[in-house]
Amino acid sequence: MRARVLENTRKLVLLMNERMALARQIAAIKNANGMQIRDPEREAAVRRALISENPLINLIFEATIVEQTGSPLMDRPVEISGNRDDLFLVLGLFLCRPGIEIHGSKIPDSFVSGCSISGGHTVPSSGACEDTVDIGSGFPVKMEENRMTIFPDLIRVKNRCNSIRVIF
Ligand SMILES: C=C(O[C@@H]1C=C(C(=O)O)C=C[C@H]1O)C(=O)O
Repeated sequence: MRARVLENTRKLVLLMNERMALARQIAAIKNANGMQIRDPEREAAVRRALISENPLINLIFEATIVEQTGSPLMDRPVEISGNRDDLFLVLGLFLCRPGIEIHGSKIPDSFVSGCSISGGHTVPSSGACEDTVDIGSGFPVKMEENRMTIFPDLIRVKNRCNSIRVIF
């Protein structure tokens, strides 16, 4: 079983490197022709082909696209599909960074995991925070039944604040 999981991991790495190399070649052709690197219609077509219920795959796809423009900043909303636990895991990964404190009550376990993977930590309290993200408000993160949309403003909050209250 371990040999198989290792082999699977090697294939994933090869495929991901191949995908990124292809996308960089396309980006170089676009650059040479004075075209925009990002193409929202094409991205939508790729997302339709992806049809993945695995939010980590969706996240990797979004991350590889952002990587091509050479910008660490998200310039448009990112949509992630998956079940509630997976979405909260990804939200924790996105919203947190080393040293950040997330305050809140009824924090989902999967969010706690995502937050700690990103180097942050959660505080089950209502102490003073620098900003608030209300999950129910629809902005800067919109939670639906099996889908979540993260708007670039969420990343701005994350970069600006060391403590954030999240209303789950
Ligand atoms: C690779 C391309 O460029 C960008 C990257 C994409 C991708 O990684 O799938 C899709 C569309 C573009 O935003 C392309 O236009 O095909």
